[in-house]
Amino acid sequence: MLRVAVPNKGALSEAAMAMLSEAGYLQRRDRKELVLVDEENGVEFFYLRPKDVAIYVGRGIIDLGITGRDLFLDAEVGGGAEEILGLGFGRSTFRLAAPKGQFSSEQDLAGRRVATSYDGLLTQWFADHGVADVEVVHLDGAVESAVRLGVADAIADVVETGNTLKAAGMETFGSPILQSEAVLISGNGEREDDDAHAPVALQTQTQRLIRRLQGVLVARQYVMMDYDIRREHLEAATRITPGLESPTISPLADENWVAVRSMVPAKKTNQLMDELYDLGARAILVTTIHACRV
Ligand SMILES: Nc1ncnc2c1ncn2[C@@H]1O[C@H](COP(=O)(O)OP(=O)(O)OP(=O)(O)O)[C@@H](O)[C@H]1O
Ligand SMILES: O=P(O)(O)OC[C@H]1O[C@H](OP(=O)(O)OP(=O)(O)O)[C@H](O)[C@@H]1O
Ligand SMILES: [Mg+2]
Repeated sequence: MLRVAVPNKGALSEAAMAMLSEAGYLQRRDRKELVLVDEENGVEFFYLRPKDVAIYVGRGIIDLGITGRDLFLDAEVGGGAEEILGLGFGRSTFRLAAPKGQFSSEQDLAGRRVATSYDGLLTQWFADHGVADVEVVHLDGAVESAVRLGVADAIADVVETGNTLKAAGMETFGSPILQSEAVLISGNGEREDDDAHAPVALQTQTQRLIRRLQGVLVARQYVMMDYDIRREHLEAATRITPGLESPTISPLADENWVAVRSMVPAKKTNQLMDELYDLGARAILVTTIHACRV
């Protein structure tokens, strides 16, 4: 069976389970469950600490995992583990911050102490950016208190709304370190246990899971747009709504008109409807996509 690691708590857990459910997989009902076997789909889900997901996948014990890009890079697992799909939730930026007015560039941190929960990621970033002699102080959480309490001169942490930093009287500075989101990661495809007797079956299950998650992403990001347009404006209209591959064009009883059906980015719905209307399109209808396979 394909083994998949899912965050058991924290910022990514609920959304990861919701996405897998939407993709047709069984998910645990009880927060205490550690493993859930989805017999029908041939997948075994393991609920693990978000930080540990990359370790299991990197060591070839679990085939696929959902974690944060920042957590994955921080774990520095190697072993051929890689990010294979961005999942569009759990977005955040990893940034340097300090009390207002203290620093303006990462170069100001040479010889200073910087507290973070992501020491692997940060140490590598300072090395890549040529900032020398930084002492990276590891803390498990509540990193925003580190400067006030005197254990560090600056911090590097996850910023989403920025409210936590603001409440601590701090501001971000320097270059953003990383744009993060939840990602699907995979190992090198060679699981190291007796159960991995059918690599072909595992590959098929892996491809199926990826396609299903891609389907959820598309269903969330796109809507279906239908409209009627006079033939002479069809070319201009399909430039506005080119669709994923190509729009569907159907004849209407009035042969001067055609019906067009096309997927469009959900965020652009109203802007596109305005443009189509101005071009002469009528009966413009928008429907959500429940599920899809692209
Ligand atoms: N507002 C947020 N706070 C924390 N993490 C977030 C936020 N938004 C997105 N994330 C992402 O969630 C992941 C961190 O998850 P999680 O909350 O489980 O870690 P943690 O804060 O170290 O755990 P915990 O607080 O339970 O000890 C990272 O990938 C991070 O980028
Ligand atoms: O920009 P914001 O929207 O304020 O979110 C970012 C904050 O949320 C997370 O903390 P969390 O609540 O997980 O506590 P922790 O620091 O103890 O992990 C993160 O570590 C930041 O502190
Ligand atoms: Mg946290």
